[in-house]
Amino acid sequence: MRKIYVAGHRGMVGGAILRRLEARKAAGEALELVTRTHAELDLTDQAAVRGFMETERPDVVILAAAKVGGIHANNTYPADFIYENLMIECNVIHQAFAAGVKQLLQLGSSCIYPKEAPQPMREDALLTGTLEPTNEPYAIAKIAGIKLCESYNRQHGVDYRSVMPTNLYGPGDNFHPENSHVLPALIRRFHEAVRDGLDEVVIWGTGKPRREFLHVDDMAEASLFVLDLPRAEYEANTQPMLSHINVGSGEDISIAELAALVAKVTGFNGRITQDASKPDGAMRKLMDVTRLANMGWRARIGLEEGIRETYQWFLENQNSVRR
Ligand SMILES: NC(=O)C1=CN([C@@H]2O[C@H](COP(=O)(O)OP(=O)(O)OC[C@H]3O[C@@H](n4cnc5c(N)ncnc54)[C@H](OP(=O)(O)O)[C@@H]3O)[C@@H](O)[C@H]2O)C=CC1
Ligand SMILES: C[C@H]1O[C@H](OP(=O)(O)OP(=O)(O)OC[C@H]2O[C@@H](n3cnc4c(=O)[nH]c(N)nc43)[C@H](O)[C@@H]2O)[C@@H](O)[C@@H](O)C1=O
Repeated sequence: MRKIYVAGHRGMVGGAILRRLEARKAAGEALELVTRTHAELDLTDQAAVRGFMETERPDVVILAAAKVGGIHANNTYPADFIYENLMIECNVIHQAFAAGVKQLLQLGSSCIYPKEAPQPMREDALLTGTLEPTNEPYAIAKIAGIKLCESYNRQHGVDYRSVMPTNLYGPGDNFHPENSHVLPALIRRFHEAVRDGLDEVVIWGTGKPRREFLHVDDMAEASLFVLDLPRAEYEANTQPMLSHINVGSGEDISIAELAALVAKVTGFNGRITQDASKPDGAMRKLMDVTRLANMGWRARIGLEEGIRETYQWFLENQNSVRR
C-alpha cells in the first residue's frame, strides 16, 4: 500500500492529480490517498505541517498547493506571492523529510527562467539571467523550491523531484476577472460579452506576447509519469544539480491569436481591442520539452479542443467557479 498526500487537492492541478489517482485506486492499485483543505491545514504554519506529517507519515508527497495567479495578481501582491510560496515549500519539503518521506514531487513554473532566455527554454537556462519583473517574487520562491529538493537529495539521499509546468488551464481553473490567468479570464469575458450583447471585448497588453498552454489533465498525467519513473531513469535525465523537468505542449500562440480562438469557441463576433496600459509580461515563454519527450511523455489535448471542453465546464459550473 502506497500512502500519497496530495497538497492542494482543491486547486486546478491538485484536483486533476487526485482524480487520476482515485481512478487508479478504483482500478485496483494499492493506494491510500490523504488530503487536507486549506482550512484544515494551513501549509504556511510550520507547527501544523510538522504535526500533520508526524501523524500521517505518507510514503509520497505531491506538492500542488501554492499561492497562484496571473500577471495582475503577481504584480499587485508580490509580498503574498513570495512569502506564502516560500513558507509552503519550506514547511512541506522539510517536514516531509523530517517525517521520513522518501519521495516527493513539487510543481514549479516556467517563470523560473530568465526573461530573455533563448526560446524554447531548456532546463539549463535556470539562473542564467534576469527574471521577468511582473512575477520575480513568485519565480524566486519557485526557484527556491527546486533548490530545496536538490539540496535534500544531495545531503540526505531522498528522492524529491520537480516539474516545471508551462501556462495551464482547464476544469477547476480560477475565473476571477483580475486575478486569474489569461485563458480563464478571456473565456469569462467573451462569454459575458455574448450574454450581454456587447460588440467589443478588451484584452490586456499589446496582444503580441506568446504563451504555451497545456491542459491540466495532460499536466496531471505528466506529473504522475515523472513521479513513477524509476529513480535511476529520473536521475539519468536530470543530473544531480539539474533536478527539474519542463512540462509543456511544445507549441505557443500569441495572445491576439488566443483571443480570436476564445471568441470563436464562445461565439463572439464583435471587435477585439487592446488595453496597452496593462503589462505584457514576458514576450515569449515556450518550454523545450525534449527531456520529457525522450523519457516517453508528450501532451495529447489540442488547444482548441481543450478550450472547448473548459468552456463547457465553465458553463456547467458558473455558479461555483472561483471568480
Ligand atoms: N495555473 C497555472 O497556469 C500554473 C500553475 N503552476 C503551479 O501548479 C501548482 C498548482 O497550481 P493551480 O492548481 O493552478 O493553483 P490553484 O490556485 O488552482 O490551487 C492551489 C491550491 O493550493 C491551496 N493553497 C494555497 N495556499 C495554501 C496554504 N497556505 N495552505 C494550504 N493550501 C493552500 C489553495 O487552496 P485555497 O484556494 O483554499 O487557498 C488551492 O487549493 C502551483 O504550484 C502553481 O505554481 C505552474 C505553472 C502554471
Ligand atoms: C503561469 C504564469 O502566469 C503569470 O504570467 P503570464 O504568463 O504573464 O500570465 P497571464 O496568464 O496572466 O498573462 C499572459 C498574457 O496574457 C495577457 N492578457 C490579455 N488579457 C488578459 C486578461 O484578461 N487576464 C490576464 N491575466 N492576462 C491577460 C497578459 O497581459 C500577458 O501578456 C505569472 O505571473 C506566473 O504566475 C506564471 O508562472
